[in-house]
Amino acid sequence: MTSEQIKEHLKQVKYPGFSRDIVSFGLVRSAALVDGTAKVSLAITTSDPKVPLHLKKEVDHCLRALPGVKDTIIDVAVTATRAPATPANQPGATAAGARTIRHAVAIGSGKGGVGKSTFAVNLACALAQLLAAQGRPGRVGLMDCDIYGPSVPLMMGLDGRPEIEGEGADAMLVPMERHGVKVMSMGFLVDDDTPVVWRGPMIMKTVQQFVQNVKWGELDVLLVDLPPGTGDAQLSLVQTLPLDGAIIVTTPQPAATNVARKGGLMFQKVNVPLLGVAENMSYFLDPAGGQHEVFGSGGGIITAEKLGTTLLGRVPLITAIREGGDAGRPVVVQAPDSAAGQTFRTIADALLHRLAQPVPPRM
Ligand SMILES: Nc1ncnc2c1ncn2[C@@H]1O[C@H](COP(=O)(O)OP(=O)(O)OP(=O)(O)O)[C@@H](O)[C@H]1O
Repeated sequence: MTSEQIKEHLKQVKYPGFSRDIVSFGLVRSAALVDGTAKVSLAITTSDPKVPLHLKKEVDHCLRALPGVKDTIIDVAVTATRAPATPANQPGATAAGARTIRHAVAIGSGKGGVGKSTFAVNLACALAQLLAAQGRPGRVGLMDCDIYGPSVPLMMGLDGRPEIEGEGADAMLVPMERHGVKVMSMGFLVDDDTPVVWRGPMIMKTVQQFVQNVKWGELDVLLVDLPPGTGDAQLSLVQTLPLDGAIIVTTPQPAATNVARKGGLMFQKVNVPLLGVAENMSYFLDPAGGQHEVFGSGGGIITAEKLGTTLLGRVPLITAIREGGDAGRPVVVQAPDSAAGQTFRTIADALLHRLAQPVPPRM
């Protein structure tokens, strides 16, 4: 029996809590059958001690069902998701492997169109403003991993291609800088006209390379704008990145809470702590006066409660936010003292406080 045949058989073993199998996740390093003994080695990234034990048991069970297998040797190499120092091949690592990004925070949503990128862009600018005021300019990064529709370059008013430093395996992408934020986006690397027909494993490989080869320098916060949804691509990405926390963006319709909750559960399953929920398009701020809850109300707080986290803030639905995004000048830059600008600054402030607190222990 060949290695490929054994791997094909191991596709029956799902990663705990997910519908996807360990082979397509790329966790099976080697597989062989020697004199009736099936030898398999796995490499996984988790800080949950139950996961390697569970996988070992499942793989053993699966292998013993194969004809000719009398015994098994299963080796599981575990890398903790939250190592004290970031490995050298992770974002923000120096050549010596020391971590230069203090906090990497994902911005996710259960589905598209909730304003996740708008939120990420404004939050990044607001964080940059607050940190600059504390004497820490240039310490915020924004990484746009939305391969399906990267909108961060437009929203940040950035065009062109990032410079590359070094050559071959040492080549590093230099982030572009605008509004005090260092930005890297898949949008810088794919042509507008190129149809983005990516399959799961390709996304994983591309984004991994993309993430590992960015010269961020020293950052206090790196925000990672994820592709919308909770599918395999998002899950792979979340497992690949050394995240310190995640924020879920949702809209106020109570009906949106189920899908937003799925987004939150995805992070919890891979032991990324939730830092809070942000509700976008919460109410229409009528220029003639008054507020109208056009999309209903309660979605943000319900989602936060269901996920056991806090509501970081409610962002109004206003033309200035859309216009700021289209013009490459986010509302928090264009009109920092407007209601929307202040909301983003309050959320940024809350996030900085949250990040300064000790991280709750992982499951
Ligand atoms: N609070 C708001 N007020 C007015 N317009 C908004 C607001 N939030 C987002 N928008 C607008 O809604 C549109 C969608 O926003 P955005 O691209 O940020 O969504 P998204 O969730 O990132 O989408 P996807 O995940 O599908 O890429 C944009 O035109 C944006 O300007």
